[in-house]
Amino acid sequence: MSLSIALTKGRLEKKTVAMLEECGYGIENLKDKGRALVFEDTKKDIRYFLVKSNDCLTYVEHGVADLGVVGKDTILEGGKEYYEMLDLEIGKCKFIVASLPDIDLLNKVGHIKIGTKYPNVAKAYFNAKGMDVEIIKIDGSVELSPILGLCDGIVDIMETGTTLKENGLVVLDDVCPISARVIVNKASFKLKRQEVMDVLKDLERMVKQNAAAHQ
Ligand SMILES: Nc1ncnc2c1ncn2[C@@H]1O[C@H](COP(=O)(O)OP(=O)(O)OP(=O)(O)O)[C@@H](O)[C@H]1O
Ligand SMILES: O=P(O)(O)OC[C@H]1O[C@H](OP(=O)(O)OP(=O)(O)O)[C@H](O)[C@@H]1O
Repeated sequence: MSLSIALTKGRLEKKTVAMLEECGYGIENLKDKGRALVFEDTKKDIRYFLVKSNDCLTYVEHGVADLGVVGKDTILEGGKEYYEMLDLEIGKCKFIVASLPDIDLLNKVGHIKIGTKYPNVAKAYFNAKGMDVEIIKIDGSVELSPILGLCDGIVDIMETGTTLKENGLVVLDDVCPISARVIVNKASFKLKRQEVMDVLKDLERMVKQNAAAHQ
């Protein structure tokens, strides 16, 4: 296979596969996949594999995948040994700071505790504010952590805002927007430049087409 592409499974999967289909790629097997994790394109010389978001960075960094599709949240939290080439403008959400309504978290003097799945992002945010922060790593259902008294607030992803609302938390600040990005292995960008550029151009065309359709 000339190119390998690591796709983040889960929330980004369906939209990414739809974009590849719009590009005219042969991804029928990815649409009807069962429990399989590796797929060959039926039209192009491309192999796809489905991985967890953090592993997408790892496979691309190690050159096992030439390209990867992964959320900006994972990029901001994880390693940097790849090129970030294209915003696919899917999987849109944002990083927010939230807490219970009665806590004036961002004006609190002294030590605060923050629960999050994204310790590096959270630390950078509060350090930039010069606040004395302790980060507590949580693996899921982050909204529970201030309710149960584990921490004073959270840094997490918000999409519709439903999870925060239904758990009585309020947004105190937006940290930054998030969307899915295409990342490229550094060596692949040199050694397989033409093939990599062809995929990037196809996807970029779809991004523009989708943006025009939504205007
Ligand atoms: N509401 C949302 N919550 C979380 N991620 C979202 C949301 N909307 C879009 N995303 C994007 O989808 C990516 C994959 O999220 P997903 O929840 O499928 O996997 P995960 O973060 O590895 O969690 P899990 O352990 O539940 O599988 C995220 O990294 C983010 O870029
Ligand atoms: O604003 P909303 O549309 O409600 O979406 C945001 C929620 O989705 C994510 O959690 P996820 O569903 O991935 O589960 P998790 O708690 O296991 O990470 C995120 O961590 C929020 O909890």
